[in-house]
Amino acid sequence: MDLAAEREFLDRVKRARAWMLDHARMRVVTGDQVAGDRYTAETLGRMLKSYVKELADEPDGAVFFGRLWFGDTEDAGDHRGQRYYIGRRRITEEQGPPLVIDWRAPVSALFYQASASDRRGVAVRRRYGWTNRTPVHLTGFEDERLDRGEELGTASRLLTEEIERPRVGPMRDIVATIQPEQDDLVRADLDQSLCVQGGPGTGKTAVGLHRAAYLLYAHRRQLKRTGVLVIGPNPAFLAYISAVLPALGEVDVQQRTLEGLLSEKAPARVDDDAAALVKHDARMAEVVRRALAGLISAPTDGIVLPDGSYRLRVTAATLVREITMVRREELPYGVGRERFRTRIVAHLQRELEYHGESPIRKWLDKTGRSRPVVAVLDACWPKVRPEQLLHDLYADEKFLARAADGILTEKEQAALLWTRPPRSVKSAKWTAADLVLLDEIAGAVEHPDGFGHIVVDEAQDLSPMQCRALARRSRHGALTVLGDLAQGTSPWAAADWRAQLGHLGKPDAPITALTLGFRVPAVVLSYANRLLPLMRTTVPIARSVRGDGELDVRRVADPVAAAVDRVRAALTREGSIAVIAADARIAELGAAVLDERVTLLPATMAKGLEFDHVVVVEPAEIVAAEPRGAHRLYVVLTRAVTRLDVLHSGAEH
Ligand SMILES: Nc1ncnc2c1ncn2[C@@H]1O[C@H](COP(=O)(O)OP(=O)(O)OP(=O)(O)O)[C@@H](O)[C@H]1O
Repeated sequence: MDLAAEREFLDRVKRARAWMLDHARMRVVTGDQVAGDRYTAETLGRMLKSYVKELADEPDGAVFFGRLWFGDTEDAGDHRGQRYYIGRRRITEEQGPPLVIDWRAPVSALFYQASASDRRGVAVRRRYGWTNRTPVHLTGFEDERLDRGEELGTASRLLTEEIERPRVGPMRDIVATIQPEQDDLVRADLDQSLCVQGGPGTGKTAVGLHRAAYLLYAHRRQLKRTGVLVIGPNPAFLAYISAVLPALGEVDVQQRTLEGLLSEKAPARVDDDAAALVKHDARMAEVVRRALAGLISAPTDGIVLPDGSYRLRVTAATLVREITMVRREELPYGVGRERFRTRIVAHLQRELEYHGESPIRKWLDKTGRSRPVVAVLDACWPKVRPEQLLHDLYADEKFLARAADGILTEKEQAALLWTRPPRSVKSAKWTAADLVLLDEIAGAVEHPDGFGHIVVDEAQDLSPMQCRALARRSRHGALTVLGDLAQGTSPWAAADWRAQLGHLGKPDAPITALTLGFRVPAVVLSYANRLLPLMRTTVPIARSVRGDGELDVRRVADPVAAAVDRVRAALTREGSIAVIAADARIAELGAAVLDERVTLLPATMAKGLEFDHVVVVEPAEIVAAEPRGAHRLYVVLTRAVTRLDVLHSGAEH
């Protein structure tokens, strides 16, 4: 089939797509009138409207990117002799089989997975090339005759063009060129937690996002109910990746930073290093547990409840026995309190029955809320407000010691204590670590709502306590954990994945390494990889599929003037540009790089981002700025898609 015939088919697909859009729009109009009650009509209307919006928003053109020919052979199974087009979305005409199949459909897996040595019935795989700018045009195709042993792998011209394309605007999807080892991860089962250790630019983020889209396709009903969450390291990163899932037709995924997930409020204060280290330590979970357990106490008196002409009683000894039994169940604190209440009421009920009465439901509710019962509950198993408890731990040395002795050293406890306690709980200023601890307390009181699936990016940087916040939310769902130990920059960065997975509540999740780099050109990656021996972590070393790219390392007298110069040169070429320097140097560079195509980026904000041309100013300052400075520099150097300039005034580089 030649290009002219392909273009003819393309016109037919476009017509079908236009029909689908018209049809969906019509259903929006009639749906409002047809549906039974108002609620159904509104829900249906909303669903249809968002479907129409998705369809209408899609780039008008690249409606398919691949094609499969199945041979007339047995291993083709049900697909024997069939041909399929594969695209971002299924496209159908009014009748008949679909013209284009969704990339997530089972048969589409073969587009990514079939190889000359393991054809699985596929005779020919075709990839299509499209122009970059909208409206897009079909420019050509590339065939692999797997049945004749032809296989391009990463040598594919279209794959190369795709990964070498300048980065303008937000991150794009990679559906057309997902690699087999990436596809294995994308299509893993819903209940399968995964951990992906991948060097810079190996596609971890891309894999995580495509996995979310795949799971929503394969388990839509279940995940619509339970929800899918993507956690990223900072708002700039989230903004960069935010368009990928909508482009794949998935608009219902929450994409958040962990901080944003845990609290609507931003931290109001910054911890000193010593306090932050203790607060993020896994032992704090035990301190919280002990603090809560310490609130539970034995009653001194029993209960006497006047009820009509009776006085119903529960003795103090019975209450003590009940508390002991409930504690043994190890329920969340708040659930335990309710269980204790139910048990007290059950005793009172028995008392009443002893008098020949049979209480009704309303009596049980009323008794549970009666003053004598609530008084015992409040005294022996008091309600907890996380802010109050944390306030008390930081403000009251003795209370903290009761919870933390034997767990935290005296010095560590001292680091937690407030030097100037706030006047009230309300006026307390919480730090980022406090927000995590408040969540730990809230989670120990009552389990939070979870998600059906959580994708966690840059997971190497999470503290044990942050991990626990995600573990709590994935008790009934799986996790996709993505990261690179070499890019760990937080003071509590993980040194090994198995321990990190333990904190995340998925200790047995398999760990897979991705080592093929798609972002950073080989010259740049091997330059950055020279930092690896300076790090305490060992990771599989990534190599780049990209033979292009430029690296320019220069000693200069005035790095700021040199940066201006390099930016001016960069502006003559296509693509995004970033100037990255130690945070303290950013202000000085501010005036130097005023152009909308240029992003001036503090080193601490670079994680997860990518730019065609990166100018790094004074790398030694980036290393010196923080304890894990070498890791930070590794992140910074590996943001470059095509060109990297390194400007330094020091001696050796
Ligand atoms: N199979 C692929 N085909 C085309 N492009 C790809 C492929 N895999 C990854 N890429 C591209 O490579 C770049 C790096 O991918 P991504 O950001 O997902 O990597 P990462 O492993 O998360 O990197 P880092 O750890 O450095 O942040 C992105 O631009 C992505 O679109």
